[in-house]
Amino acid sequence: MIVLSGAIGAGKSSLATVLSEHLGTEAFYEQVDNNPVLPLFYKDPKKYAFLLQIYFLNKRFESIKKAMVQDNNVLDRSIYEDSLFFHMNADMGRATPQEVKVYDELLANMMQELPYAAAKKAPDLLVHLDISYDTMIHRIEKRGRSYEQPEQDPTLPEYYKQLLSRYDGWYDDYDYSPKMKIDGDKNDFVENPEDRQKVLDLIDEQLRARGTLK
Ligand SMILES: Nc1ncnc2c1ncn2[C@@H]1O[C@H](COP(=O)(O)OP(=O)(O)O)[C@@H](O)[C@H]1O
Ligand SMILES: Nc1nc2c(ncn2[C@H]2C[C@H](O)[C@@H](COP(=O)(O)O)O2)c(=O)[nH]1
Repeated sequence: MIVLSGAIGAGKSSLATVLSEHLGTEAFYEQVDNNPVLPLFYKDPKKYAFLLQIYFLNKRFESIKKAMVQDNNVLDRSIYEDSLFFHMNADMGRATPQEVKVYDELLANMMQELPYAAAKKAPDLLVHLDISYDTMIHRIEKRGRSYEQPEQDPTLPEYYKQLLSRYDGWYDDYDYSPKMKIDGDKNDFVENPEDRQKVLDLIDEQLRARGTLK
C-alpha cells in the first residue's frame, strides 16, 4: 500500500488518481464531499472537532483494511496525519484534554489491531507532497469547497499556516515506513504531462527499490 500525505490542497487526491491509474491499482479517497461532519466542523470547530476526528478515524481504518489487500493500492491520506490535525485543534482549545486522551488511546488501540485486520501493519511507501502557503491557498481557492474558503472565515488563514508549519516536523519524525517527498509547488502532475511523468518515475524508482514494482 502506498500512502500519500500533505496539507489541505497539496494534491493528494489528484496524485492518488494519477498514481493508481499508472500502477493499475485502486485508489481510496478520504470522505470529504459525503462527510456530514466536515461542514459542521468548519462552522463550529469547538463543538465538532472531536466528532469529526472519530468520523475520520473510523473511515480511515475502514479504507486501510480494504487497501492493504493488494500491493500498490493508494490511500490519499495517512492515518498518521489525523493525530497532527487533532492535536493542533486541541492546542487551539477545540478539544478537551479528556477528548485528546480518549482519541489517542482509541487510535493506539486500533493501530494494534491492524496486523490482524489487514495483511500488513504499515504502508510500503509514504509519498509526501510538500507545498508552500501560497500554493496551499491557491489550490484551496481553485478547488472551491465553500467552507474551506478564507473569505468565509477570517481565522482560516492562520489555521492553514499553523497546519502547514506542523507538517515539516511531522514528515521529519515519520518513521513507520520508507518515505519520499515531492515538490508540489514545482510539479504540476494535474495539467503538465512532463511533470506527471517525472513524479511517476520518482515514485516507481522507490517502489522498485522496495520490490513492490517489477
Ligand atoms: N501539482 C499540482 N499542480 C497544479 N494543480 C494541482 C496540483 N495538485 C492538485 N492541484 C489542484 O489543486 C486542487 C486541490 O487538489 P487535491 O488533489 O484535491 O488536493 P488534496 O487532496 O491534497 O486536498 C485541485 O483543484 C487540483 O486540481
Ligand atoms: N479537523 C480535521 N480536519 C481534517 C482531518 N482530515 C482532513 N481534514 C479536513 C481538511 C480538509 O478541509 C478536508 C479534506 O482534506 P484534504 O487534505 O483531503 O483536502 O478535511 C482531520 O483529521 N481533522
